[in-house]
Amino acid sequence: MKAAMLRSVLKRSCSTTVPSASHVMRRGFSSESSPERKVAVLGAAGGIGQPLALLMKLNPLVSKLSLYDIAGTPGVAADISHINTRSEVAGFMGEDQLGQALEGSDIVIIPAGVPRKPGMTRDDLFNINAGIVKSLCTAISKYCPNALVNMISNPVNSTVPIAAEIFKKAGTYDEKKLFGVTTLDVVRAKTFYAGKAKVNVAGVNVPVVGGHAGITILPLFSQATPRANLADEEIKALTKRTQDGGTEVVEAKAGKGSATLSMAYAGAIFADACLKGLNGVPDVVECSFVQSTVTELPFFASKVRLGKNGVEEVLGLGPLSDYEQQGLEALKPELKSSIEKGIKFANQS
Ligand SMILES: NC(=O)C1=CN([C@@H]2O[C@H](COP(=O)(O)OP(=O)(O)OC[C@H]3O[C@@H](n4cnc5c(N)ncnc54)[C@H](O)[C@@H]3O)[C@@H](O)[C@H]2O)C=CC1
Ligand SMILES: O=C([O-])CC(=O)C(=O)O
Repeated sequence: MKAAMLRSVLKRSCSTTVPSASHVMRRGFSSESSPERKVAVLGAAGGIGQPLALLMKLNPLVSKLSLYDIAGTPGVAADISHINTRSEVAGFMGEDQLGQALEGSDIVIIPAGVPRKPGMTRDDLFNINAGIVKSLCTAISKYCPNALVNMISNPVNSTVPIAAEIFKKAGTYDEKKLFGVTTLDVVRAKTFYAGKAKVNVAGVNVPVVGGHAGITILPLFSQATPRANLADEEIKALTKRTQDGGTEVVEAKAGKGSATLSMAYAGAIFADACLKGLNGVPDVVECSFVQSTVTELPFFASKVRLGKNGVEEVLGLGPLSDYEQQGLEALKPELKSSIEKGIKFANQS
């Protein structure tokens, strides 16, 4: 799988600028035209980590791929390192190798932590994952304080505020460089909308705003393109399915974890957008859960323009339908309390 195939994979879902195949080949495989970029994946031996590491190995914008986990990384790294693409792969295992894994990273992607089982909410993961995220972010502030951080570990509505507080305490916080990865919500909204509207999914765009849990996930189908005349009941059903997408997978996996493959795809799309932004590609826009003034809440997911320093601009919500406006008001109390829970944890422990 070389650049042309990767490009077609990325083009299917990405709302970002997608260069031509020859451009990707030039930018991706020539170290003269494409800058050196180190990407670290923390939790790289896990259900998301492994396919995500594979997809990052296929990304020609990556020159070094650093795979870290508390167990299992030597095997994953050896396996992936045989793939004949640009990046050099190194595996790191255990806390004493975390510094080496992180040093020099441009982007750190974090899918470390426990996943849900049926009957659990994402918030039920807080007790274990908050501590994991805290220790990983403490190391990031020490070893690669300028890296863009792509937070996948749940509950994202709390883990992103935890990361922000840890970075603040270390004096390294830059709000432009911290992202909660909500791309899977966008991927799902696009897929479900295309199915209902009977349009080609490759051309669909749907912004998803708010947060990443239940009703805090707010897809804006009134802004979906191409436009389709869906009935109110159909929009409600699409909204509910997008909000419950994670639970749909958790139940189907029946105790064997949550979304891993679609999440790896979404994580790779988002990291690719960050890399393009760092490399100066113009008009790279993705939805992400970031520090925000779009609402009164300190963190909020909306469209974000990515640039050489991370967030270049947090874009507004645009016109909302009455239904979306109600959804926005309804999500605020839950999102606020999840954000506050994260901030409190980081400052207590
Ligand atoms: N943001 C999103 O849209 C999504 C987030 N998730 C979340 O991603 C997380 C990971 O999910 P899976 O990969 O399915 O779980 P998994 O259990 O398959 O893998 C997690 C990996 O993290 C590793 N790990 C645990 N503690 C660590 C530490 N201190 N440092 C480094 N690695 C550590 C484990 O060894 C394991 O390999 C979960 O919290 C899940 O809820 C899952 C799907 C979508
Ligand atoms: O539902 C979960 O626990 C995992 C997740 O965040 C998702 O699939 O959106």
